Amino acid sequence: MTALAESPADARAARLAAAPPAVVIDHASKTFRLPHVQYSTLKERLLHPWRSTTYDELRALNDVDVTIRQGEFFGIVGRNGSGKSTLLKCLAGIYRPDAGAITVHGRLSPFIELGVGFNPDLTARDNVVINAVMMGLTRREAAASFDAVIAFAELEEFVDLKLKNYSSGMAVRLGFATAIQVSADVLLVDEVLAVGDAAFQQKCFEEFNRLKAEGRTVIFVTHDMSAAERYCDRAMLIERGDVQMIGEPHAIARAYNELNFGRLVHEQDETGRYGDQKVCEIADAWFEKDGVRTGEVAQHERVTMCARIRFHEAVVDPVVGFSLRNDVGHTFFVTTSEWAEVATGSFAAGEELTARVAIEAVMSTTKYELTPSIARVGGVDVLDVREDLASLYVHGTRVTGGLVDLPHRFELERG
Ligand SMILES: Nc1ncnc2c1ncn2[C@@H]1O[C@H](COP(=O)(O)OP(=O)(O)OP(=O)(O)O)[C@@H](O)[C@H]1O
Repeated sequence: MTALAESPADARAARLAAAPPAVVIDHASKTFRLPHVQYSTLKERLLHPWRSTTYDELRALNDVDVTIRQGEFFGIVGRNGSGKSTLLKCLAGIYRPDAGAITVHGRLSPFIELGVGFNPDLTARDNVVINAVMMGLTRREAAASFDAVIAFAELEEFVDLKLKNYSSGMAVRLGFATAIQVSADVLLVDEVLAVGDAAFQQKCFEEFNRLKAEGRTVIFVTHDMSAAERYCDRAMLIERGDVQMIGEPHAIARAYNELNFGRLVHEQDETGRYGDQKVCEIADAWFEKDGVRTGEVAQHERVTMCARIRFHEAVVDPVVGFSLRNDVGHTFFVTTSEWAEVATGSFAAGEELTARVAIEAVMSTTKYELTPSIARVGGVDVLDVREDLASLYVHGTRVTGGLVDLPHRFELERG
């Protein structure tokens, strides 16, 4: 009997499942109290000592319960205000949960938000050294790692500039570079990809690969679903402080996109269907990535539009078409087998045909709908059209405001 070979991903999953816990979040909740009356000065408070302050309670985290294993790359995703940063701050010990408990095993290095741990009135040099010492490095170790931090952040020219004069992108680079140089067991990373240019993002990706290879535990907050899918072993989706789902990153990315954009691959919607489907019908349409059905793709990845057609009568060389439209209803790409000069062939009743068109996802980051169609040669006798039968969410880290992100080259010539 031959043993079934285990894939590297399965082997990693099995290793992680057996690893000891790195972080245990045990039914943690956090509520903020928001006062109705705000005293802006002490005088005001003294003048109105009898005025009682009432509070609204905001449940930022509600009974979060998860164990993250040593060596796990764990993603936290959720919409704005869902509680991600509050959870990271609880993990870092900046906030104390008001119910439940959080246990972190080993040394923790937080890269949480601009300014945490940094003093704006000190130079980058002083901030990096002080931060490293606070993280447990000796002064000598801190000084020794300083050059590496500055080189990673590419801020060699700005080491003696006070932090308050840094741009937000520069400060993020410095913060991230400082956080990763401490050989921490658990690294907390909040939205490093949202700020910073493409070159810095690439560097972060390389760093994530290194951290993964070294078996570090990383807890990673992001809005970038392609990064979550690429790096995370598991992810958690939170919405208004509640954990909606913990699981495999593709499923989490899909659930996140559904939260943002509504159902991605929706139920068959009979409105927007044309043709009488007597000769043939479009049975299904979907998107594929690497031969697997998908509802999302990263910008510039290859994705394939697919449709399956079922024939009820004989027909010769029917024309298959696909059109893609964006979230505001602009059709921006249409193709047919006729334009592509592809003869589809002869079909008898009972046969099926699957048509595929591969494209590069150069579109801007939003949701797209696919309308497949089938017609007789010449395209006038429409046999079946099903509008918006499949959906695709294109995600990326760059929002340009353009409809497409065409590959291009910048050239400058002075004078
Ligand atoms: N210090 C605070 N005092 C009062 N309310 C707060 C405080 N910090 C966060 N909140 C509230 O708690 C909720 C969760 O905020 P949090 O910053 O954790 O969300 P987030 O998921 O990180 O959002 P984003 O994606 O916008 O960064 C929000 O409604 C926010 O207004």
